[in-house]
Amino acid sequence: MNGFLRIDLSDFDNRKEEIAKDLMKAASEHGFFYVVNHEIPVKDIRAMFNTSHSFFDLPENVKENYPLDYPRNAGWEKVSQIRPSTGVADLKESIQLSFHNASDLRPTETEVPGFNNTAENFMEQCNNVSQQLLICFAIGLGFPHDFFTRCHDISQPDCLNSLRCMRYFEHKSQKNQTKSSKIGACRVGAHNDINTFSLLFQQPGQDGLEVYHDNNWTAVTPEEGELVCNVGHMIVRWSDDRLQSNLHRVRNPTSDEYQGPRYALEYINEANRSVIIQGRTKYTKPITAGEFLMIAMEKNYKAIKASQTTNPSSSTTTVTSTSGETPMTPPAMVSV
Ligand SMILES: O=C(O)CCC(=O)C(=O)O
Ligand SMILES: [Fe+2]
Repeated sequence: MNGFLRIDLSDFDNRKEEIAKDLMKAASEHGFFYVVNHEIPVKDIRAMFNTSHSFFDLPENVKENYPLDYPRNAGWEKVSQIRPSTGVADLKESIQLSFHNASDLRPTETEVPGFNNTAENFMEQCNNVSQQLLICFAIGLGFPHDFFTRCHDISQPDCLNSLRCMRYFEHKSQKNQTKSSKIGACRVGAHNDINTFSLLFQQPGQDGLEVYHDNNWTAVTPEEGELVCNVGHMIVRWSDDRLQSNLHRVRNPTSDEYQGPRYALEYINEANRSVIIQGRTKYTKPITAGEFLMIAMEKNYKAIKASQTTNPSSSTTTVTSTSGETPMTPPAMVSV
């Protein structure tokens, strides 16, 4: 047991104010917390993991038909998400699913039967949980109750919310490691997220997610059916720094741990592109979510350039957003 709080969503309609209080404490002290008694059944979480396994098991030349399309925030990538903290790519492949205009960037019914139905059902359920958290964030921060839910509206064409399914490579296998994924690198290098918040799902026995807290890397290991939520920079700005976005990473397994592939699911809440993200005391300059992401990308670009100067063996030269911004130079991605 670590210090991360458990946010209990049971009896939501009658307990919003109490949940909002707990949420504010969790999000301002740690920026990471567990969510329990949410309404996503374990069987649906397992079904989403299983269908993502089937997608990743497709031959590479099939997955290549769905290349990550940055402006549409959707598609498949492999070893191309670069973290400025390390200057190297995550040791993983991922497929990102968005709500609008990207059905051509998902496997067909023949390739992975049931994939689209399962994913759509799961994304809707993740969105419902997210909306409850957004209502409580609005209550806790003193905004109108529907303020954040209107800013993260999946019915709008400029919605940036998405589901990212990830498969980290088997640890012993070196064959997937390219020049930009140095052996020994973390599965995911230390970073903060730039979005509003994410819901993270892990499979039992596939640990590795760690948060930097009290000068230590602390494991975040939920029980089956629980999920992990982490706060990102967008809501930190809205909160004028009352909330905290914490540094986290996914470490490689140690020699006595399971060495096989690790799967994870991440439902990313990101404000609709045209929404203004503005605090009330400190960050009063109005900027849109689209501009906010562009600024984050530019910072990352500088961080990567700086890391290349000190680490000439790094082959990372390109930066785009994880959130659908037009890439400066495709094809690699960067997250803070
Ligand atoms: O795989 C995980 O558990 C976390 C991944 C993550 O932090 C990210 O993609 O931003
Ligand atoms: Fe992250």
